[in-house]
Amino acid sequence: MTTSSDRQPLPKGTEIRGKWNGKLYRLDRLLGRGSNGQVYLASSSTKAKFAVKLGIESAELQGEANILASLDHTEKGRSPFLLDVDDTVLEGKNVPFYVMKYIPGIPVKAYLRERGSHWIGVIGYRLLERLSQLHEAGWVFGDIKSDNVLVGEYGRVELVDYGGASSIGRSVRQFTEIYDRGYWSAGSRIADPAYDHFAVALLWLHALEGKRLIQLTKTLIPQNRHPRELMKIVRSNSRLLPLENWMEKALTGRFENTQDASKQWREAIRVSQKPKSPDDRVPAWMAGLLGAAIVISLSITAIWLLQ
Ligand SMILES: Nc1ncnc2c1ncn2[C@@H]1O[C@H](COP(=O)(O)OP(=O)(O)OP(=O)(O)O)[C@@H](O)[C@H]1O
Repeated sequence: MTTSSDRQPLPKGTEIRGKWNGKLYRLDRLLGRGSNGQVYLASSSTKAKFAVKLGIESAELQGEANILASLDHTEKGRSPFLLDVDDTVLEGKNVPFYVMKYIPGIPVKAYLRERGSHWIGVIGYRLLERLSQLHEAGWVFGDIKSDNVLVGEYGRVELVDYGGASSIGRSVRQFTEIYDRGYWSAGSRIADPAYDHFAVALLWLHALEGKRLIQLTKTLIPQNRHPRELMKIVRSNSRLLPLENWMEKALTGRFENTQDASKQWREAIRVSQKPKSPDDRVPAWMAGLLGAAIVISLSITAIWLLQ
């Protein structure tokens, strides 16, 4: 059997033309590969950028495209994600593909490593706000993991791989074992917003304590996989400790809804950033100096501009 990972990436500049819609796309580079296809950055004659997923199994790919179409339909307020669905012929073979909005950005784990873990506050809030829209439209994302949460400039967050989304109340279609609440004996695999809250908590554990998390999965026997084991890691990490309450609620499914999870996240971040002891506070004389420096620099800029 051929899987997408067996396939060599197509060379830069490969052109694919849709058999039915006739649109032409020029492949630029491989963005990533999944179990049932490869995703390329591509451009059209207008130079606009797209993400094109070329599949192996047309039924699988069609299923993903149907979900994307249905999401675009239920979430009318945002720009469409699915842009084209077609077949092409490559090396004499029929290859199904679909075209999506291109999401620039890097996986959240890499972003926090490069820019610093203090970005967790903003990124977490934006992720929960995006999930809240999705949940209100009746969908659960399901496969939340670092590769599917892309972060762009200034901590802008977008989800990719909506092909794994499930309607609320159905079985979760696609998940990654270590992010799955069923794996951690913390609930079922029936899609509800709490399923995504749990995976968001695992996202932070994976991003900030990846090694210990993986080690835990290797050493715990299945009967002992439990949120309390995850909470031990949370309590021993200085960035996660102030979010202890939030993490516990996410791991045990105790938020009323995603708006509640988002509100409580914001509050936990706000409290964690408050100076705790008098020693942490900026002394009045230093604040005064800083204020004076800002006034002076603003005045200098104003004078310079008016010259
Ligand atoms: N619209 C997009 N814009 C930018 N990058 C994308 C886009 N869609 C997918 N990618 C990149 O391609 C990778 C592969 O995407 P794909 O949808 O095949 O899913 P996957 O989650 O990696 O695999 P699987 O669905 O088999 O678990 C993603 O992890 C992401 O890095």
